[in-house]
Amino acid sequence: MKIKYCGVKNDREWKLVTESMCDYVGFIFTSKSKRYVSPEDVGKWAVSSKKRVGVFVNEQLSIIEKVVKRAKLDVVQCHGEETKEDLFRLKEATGKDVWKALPHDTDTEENMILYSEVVDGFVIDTKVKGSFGGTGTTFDWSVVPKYTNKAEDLQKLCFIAGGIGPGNIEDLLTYSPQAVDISSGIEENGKKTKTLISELERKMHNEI
Ligand SMILES: O=C(O)c1ccccc1N[C@@H]1O[C@H](COP(=O)(O)O)[C@@H](O)[C@H]1O
Repeated sequence: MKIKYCGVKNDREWKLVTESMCDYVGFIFTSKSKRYVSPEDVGKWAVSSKKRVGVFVNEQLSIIEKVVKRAKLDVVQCHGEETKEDLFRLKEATGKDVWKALPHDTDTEENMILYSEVVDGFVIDTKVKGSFGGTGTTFDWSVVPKYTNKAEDLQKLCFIAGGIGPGNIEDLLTYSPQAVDISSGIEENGKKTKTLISELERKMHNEI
């Protein structure tokens, strides 16, 4: 199972995740988020075995292109209302893997098929009115196998996101997700903590 820790904002958190079991580290590049980090700061952190994912919400292509270079990103995650055409242009321009975040809803599977022509992966997140992500809210995980199977049919990665943490990871693992994306669940008072990361990884390790 692949693990992504998202919303890393400073040197301390970067060090914590580089020492963790995660495969991907995510950075939030929308200034509206409390987890915003500058591309210049991310660019200062040495490239490692962890793939670097930039999270954007309805951002202009020219800006994403600059951030990809400055922050040395491997993957662009679009977490807004970007169209299939936007993502096609983005992939052409950056040459990077592109993931589309989709809210869990009645049309999610339909959207997976639609976007599958242009993206490399999906992040299925909880739908919360007035917010694009990082809400710490879960959805009904009984649908996880349906999303995972669909992504496998389409030969794409499929992350499950939204409110995952040490307190509920064992429950989620019973639905065999292919990959998990975690932000608030490893934070205490808005800061990533070693205690929560270790507890989460211990529980994941017992189950994998
Ligand atoms: O974290 C944010 O502030 C954020 C802002 C805008 C779009 C996405 C954001 N975070 C992503 O949301 C999911 C779930 O996060 P959580 O575990 O529920 O806190 C994850 O992909 C975050 O990267």
